[in-house]
Amino acid sequence: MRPLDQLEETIRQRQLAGEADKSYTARLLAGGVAKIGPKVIEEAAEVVEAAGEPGAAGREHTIREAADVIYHLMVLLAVRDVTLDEIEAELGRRFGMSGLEEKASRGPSN
Ligand SMILES: N=c1c2ncn([C@@H]3O[C@H](COP(=O)(O)OP(=O)(O)OP(=O)(O)O)[C@@H](O)[C@H]3O)c2ncn1[C@@H]1O[C@H](COP(=O)(O)O)[C@@H](O)[C@H]1O
Repeated sequence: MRPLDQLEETIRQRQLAGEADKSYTARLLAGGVAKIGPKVIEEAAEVVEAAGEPGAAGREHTIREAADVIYHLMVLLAVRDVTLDEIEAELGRRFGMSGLEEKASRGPSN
């Protein structure tokens, strides 16, 4: 199983088991979008900062911060019952369409 799939499965288990006293994931889940949303924003800012750091140390820091972003984003997605398969399907749908075409095809509010 890919680590991303394994992580999705772990998050799903935490959703079922609760146990916010023992699990950071369960604690986040219990707080819903209001709790996880700011963490995603915080971690996103940290990966951008890390990506600006020079050299191999900055690169390694970027990897760690990116993992934090992905973990917190996956917890956020779990709250809305959105799966990795659905994200992959959405990304797959975009193949063959340039980013600029996609932008032009959007409505005014997206
Ligand atoms: N991948 C992760 C993961 N990445 C980051 N984190 C946690 O995310 C937190 C982010 O760091 P911060 O310094 O911003 O957090 P903090 O200040 O402690 O947290 P806040 O009080 O600000 O919310 C840290 O506590 C990290 O341990 C993670 N916690 C869990 N996982 C995965 O989820 C699994 C289940 O974890 P539990 O649910 O805790 O058992 C783990 O085995 C991992 O595979």
